[in-house]
Amino acid sequence: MVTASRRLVARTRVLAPDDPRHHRPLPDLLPDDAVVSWVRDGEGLVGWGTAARFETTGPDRFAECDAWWHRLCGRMDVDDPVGLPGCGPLAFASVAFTAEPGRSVLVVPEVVIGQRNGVRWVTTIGEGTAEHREPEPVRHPGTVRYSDGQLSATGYRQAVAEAVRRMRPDGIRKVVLAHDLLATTSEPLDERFLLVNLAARYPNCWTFAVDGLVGATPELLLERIGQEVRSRVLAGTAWPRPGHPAERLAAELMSSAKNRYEHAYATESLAERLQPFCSELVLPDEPEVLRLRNVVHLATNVWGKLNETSAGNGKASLLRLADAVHPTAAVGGTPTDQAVRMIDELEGMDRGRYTGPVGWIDGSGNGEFGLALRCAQVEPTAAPDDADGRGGRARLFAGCGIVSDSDPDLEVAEAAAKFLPVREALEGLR
Ligand SMILES: C=C(O[C@@H]1C=C(C(=O)O)C=C[C@H]1O)C(=O)O
Repeated sequence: MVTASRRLVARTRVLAPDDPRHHRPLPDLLPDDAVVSWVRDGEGLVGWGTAARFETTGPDRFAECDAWWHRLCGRMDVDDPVGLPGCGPLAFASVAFTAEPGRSVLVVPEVVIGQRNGVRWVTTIGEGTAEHREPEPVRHPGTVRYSDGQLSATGYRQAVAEAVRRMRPDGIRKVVLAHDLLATTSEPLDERFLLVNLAARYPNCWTFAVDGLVGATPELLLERIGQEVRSRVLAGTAWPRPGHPAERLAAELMSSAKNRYEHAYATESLAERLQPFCSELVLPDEPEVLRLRNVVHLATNVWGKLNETSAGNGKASLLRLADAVHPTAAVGGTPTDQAVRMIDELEGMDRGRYTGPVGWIDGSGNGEFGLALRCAQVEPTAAPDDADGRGGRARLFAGCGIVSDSDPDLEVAEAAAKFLPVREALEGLR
């Protein structure tokens, strides 16, 4: 699906310190109109309105998104005296986990407000008439009820047990299995309610929203700024539970052989696939521990410099790089193809854009893609069983890396800990 055949103008301006939009938190600036977000530690990008959008499915989804974005940028007039990454032409992207099923979406907002290194700017794409919309107050979704999704917790336990049975040292060594949870709300579900609550409780995660997929991910698949690329690979998780108090989790995780090799698969898969594009690629010898409110993870921060062949804009665009590395063993498994087939067979559900790359790209080749984790697909007014027909619906996702010594009961509990960020945001915790 392609829209916007007319020529577009992208205009960026710095917001002056006396502009009322200068100091307010980015998510607070959003009106309720096709919201998009990518915010971490108060900086990033939010946007609204739709200047153009593109949707596709299938094995060539990354390449098709890339080609559409290049064509659109070629038709844009750009007025950008600011010149920071994320200024000028901008698209938010959310790519499906697998070729089929699942839509991949690029959204070019009408208005973007961004902040980087303390500089705040506004970009309008197209007419710019939506720039000064006063945000309507964020609506409370009322009461929340939960029910099984396409794969219940019991079904998930069975899927994990079956995956463990099928693990072989010379075959599948890791597979990431997930399940879903449905939430229905008594009032319409305002995506901004989730964004504001998630950003408050998970400030060091990337709080994202693209076409109704809303979450706060701690995992960065790939960032490209100029010739440099970065990634934050996560795999290996612990969470507070009886006998495992929060203060001991980090040490436990670092000394857990199971979590260390589960992590190594993920790091190796990213590094192997990124290496051909890089003249330098630096990985620390040991992972570190990333502490979040609900869980702790083993984390490896990767840095690389693109080689001459890949560096030019368009040669190895961020979408092309993401195509090359996705799915890493953080969300797929090892070996990749067998693991993806096992996911399809044992989960038996449609992941949609959960565990796919999500983030933004600009017109100069810069961008950031996280992995869409700790998230939900939101339908603001879809609750089928709400008597007044007013309520909303969210489909939450959570999953875990399964290896030969995984315990199905513990994986169910780990997934429950990973549902918490969106559950608590839905329930209004900040
Ligand atoms: C699949 C998810 O998370 C992934 C799986 C992890 C694990 O199994 O330890 C850790 C972080 C993510 O890479 C999820 O949050 O749904």
